Amino acid sequence: MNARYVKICGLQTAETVTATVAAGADALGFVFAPGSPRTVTAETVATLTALVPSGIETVGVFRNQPIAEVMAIAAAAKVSTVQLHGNESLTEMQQLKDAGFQTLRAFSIDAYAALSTAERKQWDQERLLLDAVEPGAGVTFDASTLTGGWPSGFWLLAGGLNPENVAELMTELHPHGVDVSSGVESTRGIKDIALIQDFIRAARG
Ligand SMILES: O=C(O)c1ccccc1NCC(=O)[C@H](O)[C@H](O)COP(=O)(O)O
Repeated sequence: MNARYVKICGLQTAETVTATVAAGADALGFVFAPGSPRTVTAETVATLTALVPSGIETVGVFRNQPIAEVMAIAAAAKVSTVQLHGNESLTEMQQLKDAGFQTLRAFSIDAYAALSTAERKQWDQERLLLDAVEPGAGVTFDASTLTGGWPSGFWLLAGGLNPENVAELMTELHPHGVDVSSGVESTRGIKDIALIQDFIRAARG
């Protein structure tokens, strides 16, 4: 199975941004959530998003930050898309869309599994990302914990992916696309261009 959408997350430098675009990614992620080894400032990201051709999504990644702060950072960084990783509501997703951003909503597999049928129906209207419990930790999740099935709309698989396991997991789980951070790093927080290229090749089949 070929990924229709590949996002490389946690980029921090012009060199890795340029190489990721050249390798054929659909989306590039920049972490604004505090406390990550990948956290970057809006000023830095504004210089990086300027290197990305239109048509490729630039994604600001946030977790439980006030929505006004999210919007201010995303606007200053000039990202096209906001990805939310915390307890943010559907109302906040709509506020972001009204402000002109595309959106991605990340759920840990446990949090998604705990949604009621009615909640799932609502969230499945959004573009979703299903992840391990701790984002950006390079840990795969146990797919068998998801009773009730996979999202019915667009969703990305994340959590512990790497060039070796991405093709097999896509064939098993049938996401629309994939997202990776740790699996394309030489050491925690430091991206490796050869691994990014290998990952995109493997995900595209
Ligand atoms: O990457 C981080 O450090 C991070 C911190 C806080 C919230 C989200 C974060 N990353 C979000 C991503 O989209 C990651 O790519 C995703 O969790 C997969 O990470 P990994 O398992 O390392 O491939």
